[in-house]
Amino acid sequence: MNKAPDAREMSPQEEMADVRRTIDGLDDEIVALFAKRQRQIERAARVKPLLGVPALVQERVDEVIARVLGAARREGLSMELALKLWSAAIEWSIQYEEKLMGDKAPRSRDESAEDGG
Ligand SMILES: C=C(O[C@@H]1C=C(C(=O)O)C=C[C@H]1O)C(=O)O
Repeated sequence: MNKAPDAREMSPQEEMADVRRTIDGLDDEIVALFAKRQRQIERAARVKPLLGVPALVQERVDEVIARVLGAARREGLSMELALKLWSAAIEWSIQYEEKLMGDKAPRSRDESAEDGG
């Protein structure tokens, strides 16, 4: 592809500044998306007590991780990074749900099994 007539190569300094500007813009978008995700965790914390569903639903955690790893592979994102990021986000989200639900939090199936049901 031909470059625009006034286009010129960036100096390494200009290119590094451009890299950092681009990262800052992407980080703002990622923060906005994670904030939207957090709003959905807050919805889950409101509805789960009505359904008797605990904060931790392991089958759903496994499904989310599998979906994200598939998306990471398709998009060229390191699967190692995706696994670290989503494992941390999901672990935090479960603790946050538990905190928001407080006394209304249904106990997980594992905990109920420990005292015989
Ligand atoms: C949002 C939920 O609660 C937890 C948080 C999840 C997440 O952050 O994606 C996934 C599974 C849950 O244990 C859910 O059960 O769907």
